[in-house]
Amino acid sequence: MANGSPHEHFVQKESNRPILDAPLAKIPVIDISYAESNDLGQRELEDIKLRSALSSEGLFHVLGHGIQPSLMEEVRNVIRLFFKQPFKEKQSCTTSDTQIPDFKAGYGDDVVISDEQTTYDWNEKLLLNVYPKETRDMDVWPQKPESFRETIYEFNEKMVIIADVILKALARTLGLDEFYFIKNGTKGRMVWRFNYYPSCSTPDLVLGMRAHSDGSSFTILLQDNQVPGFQVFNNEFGWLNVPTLPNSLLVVLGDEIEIMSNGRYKSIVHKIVTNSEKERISLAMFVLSELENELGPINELIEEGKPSSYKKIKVKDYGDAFFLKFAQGKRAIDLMRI
Ligand SMILES: O=C(O)CCC(=O)C(=O)O
Ligand SMILES: [Fe+2]
Repeated sequence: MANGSPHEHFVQKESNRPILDAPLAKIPVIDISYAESNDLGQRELEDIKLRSALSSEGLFHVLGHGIQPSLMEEVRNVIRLFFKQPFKEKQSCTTSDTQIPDFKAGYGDDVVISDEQTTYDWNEKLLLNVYPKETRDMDVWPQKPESFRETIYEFNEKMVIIADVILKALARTLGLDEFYFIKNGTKGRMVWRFNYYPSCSTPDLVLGMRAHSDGSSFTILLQDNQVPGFQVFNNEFGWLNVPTLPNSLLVVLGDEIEIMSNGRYKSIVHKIVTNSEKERISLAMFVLSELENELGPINELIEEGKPSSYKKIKVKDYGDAFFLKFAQGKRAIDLMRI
């Protein structure tokens, strides 16, 4: 994709075009270091704050994660270096399978095929299975920049730990045993999506990424440290700009947790807007259940007066439905509500 003015395939129909100067969202900040503290009183208090963030906004900035800012910067650096390479080099990170919807691991872009028109998002992506190790398809992992793989391995080790800390806190806020999600394979896989949004001369006409919710239980986002672009949909206020917060990670609730929590928590709808001057990068790390698991409301969260609000489905089938709906600019979770 060339920088500059968009080909007509990138131009969104009017109702989808973004409001660039949308109001700023107030995003809760959680210092996650509390979650492993031995001070149970403090832990309980902070869990209450977390529960409130999860049931209202559905996303929060994480600080106190213990990751060196230099490692976060190194990850951003290898992402930039990867996408800055010539197309041919990036193209070598694709599988030969070119079906649409093509959500195989590797390098590519996103197209929305609806009844009315075909529209491309203003992004390039690299999708990699990162965790567990056995899922890695090294054929599509970049060989350049040279430090790419080592940097991602190191960052993955940190993310696996943070994902567990968040899963335990999530379980506590739902009144479940804190190991509930860990024991049940909720972190069965982690799929990472590296995003690159070139600058665009007409950011009011295009979208960096269409409105969607993630298919994960939650997503940990490493965002560009300077260029905002993430917008969240708020039921009361409509689309809001999410500000960047230095050295933070952004955690976003996805469809799996909405279903498992029987709707106590909601997956959040978000999209990405582009910038006329600056390019933007991000890394979305999706925490996903084991493919063979059954996805459905957790028994303990189905009560009298609050019956099951979602159907049950095999995780693998939900993944297939998710990608199909994403390619149509729709949400798979709409199929799941009873
Ligand atoms: O670019 C971002 O900040 C988020 C991208 C995103 O929503 C995704 O990859 O699912
Ligand atoms: Fe997303």
